[in-house]
Amino acid sequence: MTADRGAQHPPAAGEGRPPAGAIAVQDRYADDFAWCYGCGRHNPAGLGLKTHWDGEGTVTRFRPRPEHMAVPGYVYGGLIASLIDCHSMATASLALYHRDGHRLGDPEPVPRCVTASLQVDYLRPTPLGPELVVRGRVVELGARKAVVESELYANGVLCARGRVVAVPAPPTMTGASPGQGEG
Ligand SMILES: CCCCCCCCCCCCCC(=O)SCCNC(=O)CCNC(=O)[C@H](O)C(C)(C)COP(=O)(O)OP(=O)(O)OC[C@H]1O[C@@H](n2cnc3c(N)ncnc32)[C@H](O)[C@@H]1OP(=O)(O)O
Repeated sequence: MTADRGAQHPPAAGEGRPPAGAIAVQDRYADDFAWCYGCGRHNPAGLGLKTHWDGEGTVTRFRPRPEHMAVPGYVYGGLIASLIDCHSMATASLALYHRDGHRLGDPEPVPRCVTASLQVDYLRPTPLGPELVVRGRVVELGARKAVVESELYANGVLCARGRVVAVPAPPTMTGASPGQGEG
């Protein structure tokens, strides 16, 4: 990991924010699959993560709040894992959607993936304060899984990297309402 020390995110087209009203992957998940704590649009207590396609790849932006602290000044690693997880699931879902010939904005819902494996390398402490930017790419897209590598930046500095295995959510996982499964 020595080669990563001080790594800066390369300037790239699409570095700017999505235009107002741009559709996020999470806006197009089916209702039954839109409750995730990290990125479910129906979960008012969640993080509300939104992942966009910027022409080159996927990007998710999130500014941690003070309660997301590990120690004063730095972000809690579990939050970083959540950002990488939901961003990577959205990246895998969008890759499947694109493979099926769709583009965001089409009426068909974006397929949902479930996390089979989440591996995170914390390369350096992540400062609490700046907006975090996660970028991802699909490195393997098979019949039964997608493997996504995501990188998390603060102030343009690479702080964490994830490798995530995403599996299309089996149909049997649909239909649970909030509260079901408790107790
Ligand atoms: C709580 C869960 C609710 C989910 C609700 C759904 C909505 C989504 C919400 C999302 C919210 C956001 C996200 C969350 O928070 S999701 C919450 C956290 N995730 C879970 O709870 C998932 C629990 N696990 C499972 O249900 C099953 O194990 C799954 C469905 C993941 C796979 O089942 P199964 O094993 O029967 O599938 P398969 O045999 O057809 O394998 C398919 C391919 O995957 C490969 N593979 C499998 N496992 C691993 C692994 N550990 N490492 C590496 N690779 C693995 C496997 O080799 C094969 O590849 P290939 O050999 O073809 O190349």
